[in-house]
Amino acid sequence: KKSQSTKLKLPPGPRKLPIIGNLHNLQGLPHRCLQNLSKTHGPVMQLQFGFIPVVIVSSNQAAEEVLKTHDLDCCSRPETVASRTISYNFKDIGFAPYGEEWRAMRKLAVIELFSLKKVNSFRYIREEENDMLVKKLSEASQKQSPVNLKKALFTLVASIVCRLAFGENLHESEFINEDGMEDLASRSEKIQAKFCFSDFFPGGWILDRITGQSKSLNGIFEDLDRFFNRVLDDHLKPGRRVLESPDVVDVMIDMMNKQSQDGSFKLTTDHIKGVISDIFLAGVNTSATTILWAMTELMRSPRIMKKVQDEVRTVLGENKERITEQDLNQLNYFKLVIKETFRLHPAAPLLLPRETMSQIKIQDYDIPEKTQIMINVYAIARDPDLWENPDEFKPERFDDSSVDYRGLNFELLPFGSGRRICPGMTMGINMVELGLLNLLYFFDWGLPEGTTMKDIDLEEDGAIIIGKKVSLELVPIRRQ
Ligand code: HEM
Repeated sequence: KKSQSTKLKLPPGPRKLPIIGNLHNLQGLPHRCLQNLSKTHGPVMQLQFGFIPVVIVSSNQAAEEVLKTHDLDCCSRPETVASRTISYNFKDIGFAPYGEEWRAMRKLAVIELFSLKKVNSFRYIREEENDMLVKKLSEASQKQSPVNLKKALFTLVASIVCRLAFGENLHESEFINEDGMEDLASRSEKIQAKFCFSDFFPGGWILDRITGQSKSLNGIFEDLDRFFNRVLDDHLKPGRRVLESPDVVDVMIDMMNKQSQDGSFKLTTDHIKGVISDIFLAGVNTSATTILWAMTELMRSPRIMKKVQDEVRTVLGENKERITEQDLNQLNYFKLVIKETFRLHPAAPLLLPRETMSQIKIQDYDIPEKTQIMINVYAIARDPDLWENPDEFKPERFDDSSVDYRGLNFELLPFGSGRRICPGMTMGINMVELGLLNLLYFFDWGLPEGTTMKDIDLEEDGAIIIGKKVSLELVPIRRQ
């Protein structure tokens, strides 16, 4: 291997240790630690995690080369024990390697499951769930009691996603409630974060057995699988009444029943569970976390909070009883606040890892086949060469700027770009916009007694999806 790689011009990187490679360099949250390393080794840097070569990209130009010029060569996903488990052996969209099955599933998602038409047809669910949150916050306002905003926003998004994807109303469901949902989401997160020796070292499965890693991974997965089975059984019950707008599981079951026998791709119940699992992992925490970060930054900056609330209340008028998604069309500064939140706090700061399917060149370096590529969109969005005072929350930086976050501008990529771009982007943006608008229109926000603005920190936590470590406790004050 070594003699082959000496002929190639490989990217620079920190010194590797025998066997573990650069695993010892990963201390703290990976996106931050890789951002620091790239300051020394450059925007295209190679590390070795155990025996696995990984290239980290931290500039917009290099990201464009990966995600645009070489999109097809780089759009597979590396296989890990955890991703194989949680995706039902890669029967999903997010972790499946590139191939016919992934293409069929992705097409299904984009055209049927998360299409604009589908997202629009479920507008009433988003509006109803937001109304419910406003009601709860109004009650807290009357009592002047603080609210755990992390929990409240998680419940909001989880309720929307559950109704839309599984037809399950969290407030009335017989088999899952809000706490159960939170528990399941944290379990899925835990599976993703599982370190398995076999991902990095040949024969590592022996260590996984000895250390109990395999057992604990399977234990968490069994709980998730039990829930997914209940969702499926519920949908397969004879005589089930499908509502006017069938949910994601209804659509997939219908397709499974109608598919012809001769096609090469067969939709199975494992595919349905794989997609449910994706929705769990990718759909809930991402949107809830983004709204929480927006509120955190606004609380830390009273000038911006006032400016955005003035806009929202002037444009929408004083006496609205209910916010609808049409109200979003008229707001300008509000949208800049969201854009700035996506810049400073991308929910998946390293996107999902990709894997090269052939040898390519990035910034004149040779990247061999089967190399993992991680795009550090967090580092790019804070690159001082691209952004003035990059760590400052300043929505005005986007005044008169055409830079957007939908995958065409490589300096701002919270949803990724190219063939693997987030297929739930429209749904995610809608949930974030409507959620934040309700919080800003109906309420002023105060701090609990004994705390000051300085107590609001920006500490992060998580595995692939990075959120705010400590919740935000605020007192809602309902506007009369
Ligand atoms: C604010 C909300 C959201 C953010 C910031 C977000 C972000 C992302 C990112 C960064 C990726 C990886 C893209 C890449 O590898 O290049 C991704 C993939 C994905 N997201 Fe989202 N997402 C959000 C909401 C959603 C929602 C609501 C759903 C579905 C209900 C969803 C479903 C998916 C799926 C299935 C993938 C895998 C795509 C593939 O590998 O082909 N996401 N998302």
